[in-house]
Amino acid sequence: MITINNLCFSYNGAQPYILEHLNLEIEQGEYISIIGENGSGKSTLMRLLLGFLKPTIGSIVMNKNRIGYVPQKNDFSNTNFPITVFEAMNSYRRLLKIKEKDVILHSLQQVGMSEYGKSLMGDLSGGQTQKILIARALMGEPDLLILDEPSTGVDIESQKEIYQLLKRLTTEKGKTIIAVEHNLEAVFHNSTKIFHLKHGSGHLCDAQNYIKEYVKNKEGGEDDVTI
Ligand SMILES: Nc1ncnc2c1ncn2[C@@H]1O[C@H](COP(=O)(O)OP(=O)(O)OP(=O)(O)O)[C@@H](O)[C@H]1O
Repeated sequence: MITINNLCFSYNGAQPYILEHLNLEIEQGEYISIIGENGSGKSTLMRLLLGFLKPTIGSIVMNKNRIGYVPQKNDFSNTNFPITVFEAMNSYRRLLKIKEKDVILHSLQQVGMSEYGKSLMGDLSGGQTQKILIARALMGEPDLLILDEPSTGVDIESQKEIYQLLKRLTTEKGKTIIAVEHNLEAVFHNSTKIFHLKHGSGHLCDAQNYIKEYVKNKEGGEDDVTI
């Protein structure tokens, strides 16, 4: 579904590159977590996948191009600018040029938030806001969902619900998920594959193998896979 070939990137053409000679193949229906230390280039890779940035060298080829983006919670819920869930969803529907208003209810149902259309965004909890952001991204029926740290500012119970929802979207709807993550537990429990960025480089690992390596290194006192 996505092929990254020899991708190198720096913001102003300066050397060394932030991302160096990355190669990866992502199949439809996979759940990929991108992990790495602060400043390792996770957000940069995400911006490249979203098409906001262009590779300095190499290419990113997608054979399906409907992408839903779930940003970190932002001033979307700013209480100084009161807006209901329905209004927020409706303005995004217009942006996506979707004619049918039914898509709003359908997307809210998918995230279990159909009762909240009239609620003010500013009154929602962190977890509820995150679900609305996911519902908003689902309106365009994306093949690929890209999420930026979906558990940030979300309580533990809602985190569980959100990750269950994301997993269901891959197993039941065949969507591909790529999430930039700091939440190691979520990474281990939900991903099919893990991409660990380190010194501008990395490769896609099967999640189970990665966990075994992680435990082995921890037991050996190595700090090699901390994120
Ligand atoms: N717009 C920009 N212009 C120039 N350099 C940038 C820009 N954005 C990020 N960088 C630099 O690129 C490098 C990678 O940053 P990036 O934000 O992609 O890392 P990250 O892994 O997402 O970090 P974090 O976990 O802290 O969010 C850092 O050295 C950062 O300072």
